[in-house]
Amino acid sequence: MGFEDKLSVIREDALKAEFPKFDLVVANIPYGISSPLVAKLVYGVNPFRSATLLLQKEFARRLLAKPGDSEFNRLAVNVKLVADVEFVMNVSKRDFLPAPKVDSSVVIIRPKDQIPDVNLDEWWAFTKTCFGKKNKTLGATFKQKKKVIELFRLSKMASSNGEEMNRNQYVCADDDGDNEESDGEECHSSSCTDRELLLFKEKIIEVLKAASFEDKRPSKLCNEELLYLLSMLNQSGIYFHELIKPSSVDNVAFAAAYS
Ligand SMILES: C[S@@+](CC[C@H](N)C(=O)[O-])C[C@H]1O[C@@H](n2cnc3c(N)ncnc32)[C@H](O)[C@@H]1O
Repeated sequence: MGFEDKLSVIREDALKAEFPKFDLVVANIPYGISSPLVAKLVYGVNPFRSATLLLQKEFARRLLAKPGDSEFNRLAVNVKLVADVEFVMNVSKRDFLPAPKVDSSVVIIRPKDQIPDVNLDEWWAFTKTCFGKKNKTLGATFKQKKKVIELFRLSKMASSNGEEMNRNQYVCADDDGDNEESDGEECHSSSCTDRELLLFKEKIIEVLKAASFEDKRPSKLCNEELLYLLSMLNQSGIYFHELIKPSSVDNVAFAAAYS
């Protein structure tokens, strides 16, 4: 009694609701929205202190995973960029009545005081490329014909400050070999030649080699190494996102990508 003015209940979808200012989160969340909800919290506008969450055990292990662990993935990398995650305890399914099918863990997520000075759109697009096949070497990932063409287009757009270009200008040739040059690439566009693509691919490989990343696998790299590689690529004019805007933590694109 007497606490009515101190409590307001918001009955909305947690992924869609605009959160009011908050300091602490303590929640037994629906496990099905763990990824987008964690992303919404850590990349949201609220500078909160901590979030104590009950999560499905496997999801908690992925959040807590370190480079080299089999569970290490893009989610862990992106969350670690902006927050620290601490394991608190496991909770057995037998501790619930009725017992659910899965075990759980409690973790505490604390936003970092300082986050690296990196463009977040660029970072998310970069980690998406690297962790698309997290156990492939970076050399193999970045030499893929479609990836080279995609990065060539994005880099051109980024360096011309987001100047609109027709996405269909760069078309990857069929793999029938008939129309391919020695590099196996063809670009059906008046503004993109095979030679340009070849030079661009060589530039990517040069950066990977110079920084000794060609034979490395993303699943074994820490955030500092990934940030270093991204800055080296960017310095060479290789970009992963078409519009290079100033960094901003007020960004729901990441949450959307995980929903
Ligand atoms: C794991 S239960 C926890 C219930 C209660 N907080 C507890 O600890 O016993 C998760 C609750 O979140 C609700 N829920 C599911 N999806 C949601 C969403 N998108 N936004 C907000 N709540 C949601 C479910 O209806 C369910 O009541």
